[in-house]
Amino acid sequence: MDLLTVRNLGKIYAGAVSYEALADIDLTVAEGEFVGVMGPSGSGKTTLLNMVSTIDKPTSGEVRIAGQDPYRLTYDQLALFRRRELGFVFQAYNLLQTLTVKENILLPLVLDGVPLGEMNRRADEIAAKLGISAILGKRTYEISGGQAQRTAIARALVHRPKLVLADEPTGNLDSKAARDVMEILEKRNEADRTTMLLVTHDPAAASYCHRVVFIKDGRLYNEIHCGDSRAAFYQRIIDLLSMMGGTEHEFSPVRHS
Ligand SMILES: Nc1ncnc2c1ncn2[C@@H]1O[C@H](COP(=O)(O)OP(=O)(O)OP(=O)(O)O)[C@@H](O)[C@H]1O
Repeated sequence: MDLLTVRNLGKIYAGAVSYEALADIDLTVAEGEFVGVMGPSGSGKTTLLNMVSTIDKPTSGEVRIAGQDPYRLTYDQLALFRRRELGFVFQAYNLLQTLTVKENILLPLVLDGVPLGEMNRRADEIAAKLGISAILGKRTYEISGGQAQRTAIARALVHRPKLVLADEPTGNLDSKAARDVMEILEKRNEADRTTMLLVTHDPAAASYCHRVVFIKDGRLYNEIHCGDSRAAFYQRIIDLLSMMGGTEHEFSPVRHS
């Protein structure tokens, strides 16, 4: 079953000079699929993610998630839809500094009125899966970047969303922490069949995906599927990126040794 369908999507940013950031984007993501989005800087990756996550409105076209068009929902329905069906992981973590790690993880459940016992059970369970049980009582300024990203992932997954949207989730991390984060996402995708859409510059991170779509100048350029070998997939990703003509720096701010 398809979990996400994007049809004919376009985005024009209005301004003194209007700018067409996306045009004619068609994309279908099956339930349980792990899809990467890559492309040169400024090609429209974050714009696409923002349209899917309902952070910003498309100028044209349609988005459907789990059979629903989020742009046809009322303000209140949309808030509920985002809270229940979507999980967000961003490079900047967006954790609340005044709260502990556990309180940050619990936020989506608090907002949804889940009973206290159930909240604690779910927070403990997801923290154990992500290896952050020992830091649940810490404030977020007392933890490392990798721990902060795990906390953000725990918060994105604790309410068991149908679709997780991640924008450069490894962007601020060293290669070991980046690998850990990708392994965590891969494991959650495999174990819970959570559908994931991941924007990344990093070929090593993208190689964890089942499929990578490439965007250039706001349009879909190509897509490749992971075969049996992740190492071979990684090489094909690099080859495609260099075919697209970006510099190494543009595509790969994170180096993996
Ligand atoms: N709010 C905005 N108003 C006007 N133009 C914008 C706005 N947001 C993005 N753009 C432009 O739209 C294009 C696509 O931006 P977007 O952030 O989606 O690219 P990206 O592929 O995610 O880039 P990067 O890899 O550098 O993060 C860029 O040329 C950008 O300058």
